[in-house]
Amino acid sequence: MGTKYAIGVDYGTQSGRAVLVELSNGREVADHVTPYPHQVIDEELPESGIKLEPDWALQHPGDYLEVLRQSVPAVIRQSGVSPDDVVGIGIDFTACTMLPVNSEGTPLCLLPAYKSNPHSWVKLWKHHAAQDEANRLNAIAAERGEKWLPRYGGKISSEWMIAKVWQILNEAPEIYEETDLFLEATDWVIYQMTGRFVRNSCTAGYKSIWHKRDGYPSQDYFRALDPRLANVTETKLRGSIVPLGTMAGTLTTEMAAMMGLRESTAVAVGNVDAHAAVPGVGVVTTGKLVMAMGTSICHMLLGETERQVEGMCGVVEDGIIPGFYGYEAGQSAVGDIFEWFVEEAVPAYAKEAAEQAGMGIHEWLERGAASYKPGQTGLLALDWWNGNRSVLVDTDLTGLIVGYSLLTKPEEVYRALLEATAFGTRKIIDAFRSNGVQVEELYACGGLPQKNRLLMQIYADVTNLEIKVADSKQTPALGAAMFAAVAAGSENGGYDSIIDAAASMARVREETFKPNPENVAIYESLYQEYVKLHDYFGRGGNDVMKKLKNWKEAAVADALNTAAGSGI
Ligand SMILES: Nc1ncnc2c1ncn2[C@@H]1O[C@H](COP(=O)(O)OP(=O)(O)O)[C@@H](O)[C@H]1O
Ligand SMILES: O=C(CO)[C@H](O)[C@H](O)COP(=O)(O)O
Repeated sequence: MGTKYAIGVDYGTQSGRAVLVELSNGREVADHVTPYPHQVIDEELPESGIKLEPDWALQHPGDYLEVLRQSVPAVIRQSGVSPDDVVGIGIDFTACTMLPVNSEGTPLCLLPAYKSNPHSWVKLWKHHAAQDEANRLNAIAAERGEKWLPRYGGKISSEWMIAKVWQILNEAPEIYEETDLFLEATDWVIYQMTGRFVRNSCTAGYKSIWHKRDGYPSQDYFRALDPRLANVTETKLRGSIVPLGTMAGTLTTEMAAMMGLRESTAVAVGNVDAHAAVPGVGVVTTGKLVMAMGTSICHMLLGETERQVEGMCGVVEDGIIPGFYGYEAGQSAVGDIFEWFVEEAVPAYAKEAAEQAGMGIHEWLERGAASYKPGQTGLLALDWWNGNRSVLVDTDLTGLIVGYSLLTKPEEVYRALLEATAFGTRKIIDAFRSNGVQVEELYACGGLPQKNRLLMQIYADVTNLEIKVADSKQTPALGAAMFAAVAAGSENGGYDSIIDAAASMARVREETFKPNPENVAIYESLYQEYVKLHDYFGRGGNDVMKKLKNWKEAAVADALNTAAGSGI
């Protein structure tokens, strides 16, 4: 049959990347990154300049097609592989990244009538402005004793689909009315590629409260939220929901021409970035926690039984690998916290010193931070710069650092921030274990393990677990290519199951990060203090973070109204 290939496209928060992979061994032959031209839209809308309120995060759907237009032909060119030998293409995406479309599948934000309305745009996973809706839908679900609620750790996040849909209905009923379908961006891109609309069971299960046997929550539940939502699952969330690895279709004539591929190329149904990463690192059995570490962290784990674990994003049967219960937990900001620090809080002298040393600012701070022992900075931080996804599921929580003095140095704060994110991960591991879900090994993938060795060592020390690191720069894209190989099938040079594909295509590096017993002991004490702060500020001991946020929101809304009134 000759050598066959598949392409995986990973849609991250800031860019999309395509990887062309050899199917027999998982060799990554070529890769290419396309930064999103409109980036994350969190201050004002393109063209109209309409200002956005705090906690908004939008994207431009055209940017996703730009990734296909640029990165797919680029990997074909670089590799010299014939498109005849590319048997499949798959994608993975951030989630829940959702958008409203009309009956032709056109995003409402691309229509002149709606483009000045922020609610017509793609709401990115980290759009956190639907927290009020999330609070109400959780309270009503708890009151009614909805049996699906424990599967989501007792709380649905404002990042997920139903809270975002309800926010649109509340704040822009005209957009809700005009919407034919609310789609995950991953399903929309597949729809554009194939001309066929299908939903994937992964995003439906984790982000839209859908269950393989029970379907969506009942009409009565949605009616209890808001009578206008009673039929939402049969109308705007309708569509067939198919398992991961299913072939959604083949490429349309236009898409094949745009990407330089054959129309016959099999297209796998959409997937989620973190979920695709699990087979991407070769994990197809229980007890191995996969950390997809980048802007945020997603923690993915397979189990043989369905357990209720506090603050999980969800446990979904077959949600990651068929035959297992897939657990997902996460931290809404990790790399994003470090980025905030280097962009907003590092003094000029540190940036100059980094430049003089010929180093990036992250690398300079990492070198400085590595010269401290655990506990030596005198600082302890809570990692809630973008809220808390697990285990508290509360996007209204904010960041905190304790222990500043007049002598505190930027590299000490950097270290405290790295440590805070590791403590957040430890809290999640503890939640799994205390509910009977085993965590025996850690696997890391994503951008951070390649960028920051100190961070990885701190994670090993704080968790007291050895960490294996993916031997791929683009693990989710590799995983997406594996699902593409499954969609193509073994008769075309692909695979019959994702387990077979992972066995041949996934790799981890030989070098691992091993816990240092001396550091483990000190971090154990620091972690106990982290837990006290976590519970005090996160479980109602002191609501100061929420009060501050409310005052801020009121002041911003006031300023926006004043500006609108004066025509500024
Ligand atoms: N040397 C570094 N140490 C720690 N974080 C870094 C470093 N360089 C970049 N970052 C952070 O990595 C994040 C991007 O991660 P990456 O995995 O590449 O992207 P994505 O999350 O979009 O998939 C950014 O938030 C950035 O601040
Ligand atoms: O919640 C998710 C997956 O379920 C998001 O996709 C994720 O948190 C964003 O990923 P990244 O930090 O890699 O951009």
